[in-house]
Amino acid sequence: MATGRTHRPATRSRGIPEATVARLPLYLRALTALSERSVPTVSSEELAAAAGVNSAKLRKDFSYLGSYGTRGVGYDVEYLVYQISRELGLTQDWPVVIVGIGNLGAALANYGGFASRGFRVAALIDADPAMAGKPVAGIAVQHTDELEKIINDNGVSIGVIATPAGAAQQVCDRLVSYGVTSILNFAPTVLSVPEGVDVRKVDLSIELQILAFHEQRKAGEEASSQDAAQPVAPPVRPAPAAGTEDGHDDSDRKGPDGDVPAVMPA
Ligand SMILES: NC(=O)c1ccc[n+]([C@@H]2O[C@H](COP(=O)([O-])OP(=O)(O)OC[C@H]3O[C@@H](n4cnc5c(N)ncnc54)[C@H](O)[C@@H]3O)[C@@H](O)[C@H]2O)c1
Repeated sequence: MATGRTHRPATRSRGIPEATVARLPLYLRALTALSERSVPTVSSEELAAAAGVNSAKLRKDFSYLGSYGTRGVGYDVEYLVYQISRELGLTQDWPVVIVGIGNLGAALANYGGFASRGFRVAALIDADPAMAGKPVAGIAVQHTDELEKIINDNGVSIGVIATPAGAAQQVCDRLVSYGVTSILNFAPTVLSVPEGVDVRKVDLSIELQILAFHEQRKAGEEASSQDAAQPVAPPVRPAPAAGTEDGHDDSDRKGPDGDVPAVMPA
């Protein structure tokens, strides 16, 4: 059995570093998968690998929760699920509103993962009067005029913004003025909020751009290692073509598949 089951005062959670908080959902996801397979205990190494985290970091993170595991046995899976859920505030129900029920808002509303993690979709809100009353994921869309009442009636503290970027700040201001203190923003814009309001931003295109950067770097490294591996004769340049800046024809600037890349790896 895991040790460290002491119930620490709730106030200590404020002492948990933000980076640890950001890893807790990763541990929880890995632990939930183990729990679903009825695995009773897990070592820090196994759990770290499943969560994609370094095991020393995991042990340090868990020490903030007062969870130390037992030498030779590891951590009690069910208890850690409970402990992390409690730390993340997931042992209570969190009503959320989603504002902007277009392609993305509807997809989010249909995502079953919210409810299974304790996030109840209290309302779907859209500014388009034609959307009002239309069912999305079994919930009738409501007009933005209803926002204040919905937030008050349901005690909503988390709002999800899936409107076009141009409307996001105004939607954010309204949510905040009605008492929402946490915002998950999908719109590609930076929101300004007063102190005490937390904003998390999700932007898949930024993630893709970061992957593109790494892909580009990998392609560059591969090309230079190939160059280093096989000494080749200096490239034969075609005769200078008229009409190019340096008299150089760009037709030799092909990528691996013969495409002309926008930026050739150095
Ligand atoms: N973060 C991501 O990874 C990601 C991915 C896809 C889309 N997006 C962004 O999500 C947003 C929505 O994209 P989409 O494809 O669903 O667009 P969409 O045009 O299909 O839907 C937008 C919805 O917002 C509603 N709306 C507009 N102004 C509003 C307001 N003031 N209050 C309430 N509702 C309002 C519209 O009536 C519409 O139903 C865009 O900003 C888009 O750039 C982000």
